[in-house]
Amino acid sequence: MIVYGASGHAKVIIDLIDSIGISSIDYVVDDNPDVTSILGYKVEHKLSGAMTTLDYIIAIGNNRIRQRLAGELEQKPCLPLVHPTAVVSTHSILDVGTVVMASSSVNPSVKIGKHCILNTGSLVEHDVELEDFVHISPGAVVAGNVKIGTGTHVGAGAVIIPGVNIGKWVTVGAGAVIIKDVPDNAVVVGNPGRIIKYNSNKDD
Ligand SMILES: CC(=O)SCCNC(=O)CCNC(=O)[C@H](O)C(C)(C)COP(=O)(O)OP(=O)(O)OC[C@H]1O[C@@H](n2cnc3c(N)ncnc32)[C@H](O)[C@@H]1OP(=O)(O)O
Repeated sequence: MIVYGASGHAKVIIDLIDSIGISSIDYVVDDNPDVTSILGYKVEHKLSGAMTTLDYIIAIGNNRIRQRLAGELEQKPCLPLVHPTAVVSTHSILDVGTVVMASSSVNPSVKIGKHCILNTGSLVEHDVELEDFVHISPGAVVAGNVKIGTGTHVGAGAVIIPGVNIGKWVTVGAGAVIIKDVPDNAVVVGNPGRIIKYNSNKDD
């Protein structure tokens, strides 16, 4: 497997893969020439022919960059990666390239798209639907029947109450409590959540 990215988020993904114990990291690739190693793995800066047959995980936390890279790569994304301490219902579906970090839970009848991140200690309740490239940050709680659109980032410790629809490319601030629907691109903070601005469609 190729791990794309050698940042802090990549450390957590490499640790997850090592925890599964399948020792399947062949290469770590990052375009920053200053980064030469990560958690004992050498970092490559260019793709070679041998790499093009391997499946990959994108270990980059930024949702837009993850989406762009997934569109560019011709190899196959890996199957979902689930930390051994995470609990994922056998009645839920995770799509390719998605990672479920340590101590997270996914309850039944959940549908999670491609290249999502369910970060450490997050909780995704029954009947939730997450589209592609969503990031649920550490400790966030997504209650039952919530829907979250493509590319949305739910900040650390945020809570989304049951049945709420959250649009695409939304940012939910750390610690926010979301009690009603949120439109596309909104940035919402506080308890109860209020819109403070709208995201542009840049990488950062
Ligand atoms: C493993 C990991 O680390 S995963 C990473 C997890 N990351 C996160 O959880 C980060 C989530 N990000 C945030 O909460 C950010 O503060 C954002 C995205 C909501 C806003 O960031 P910015 O766009 O830089 O906004 P900025 O800092 O200028 O704040 C704008 C206003 O919102 C307020 N605000 C910002 N964040 C929050 C928040 N989480 N809760 C309440 N108010 C907030 C600020 O106090 C400020 O208010 P003011 O205008 O009255 O002074």
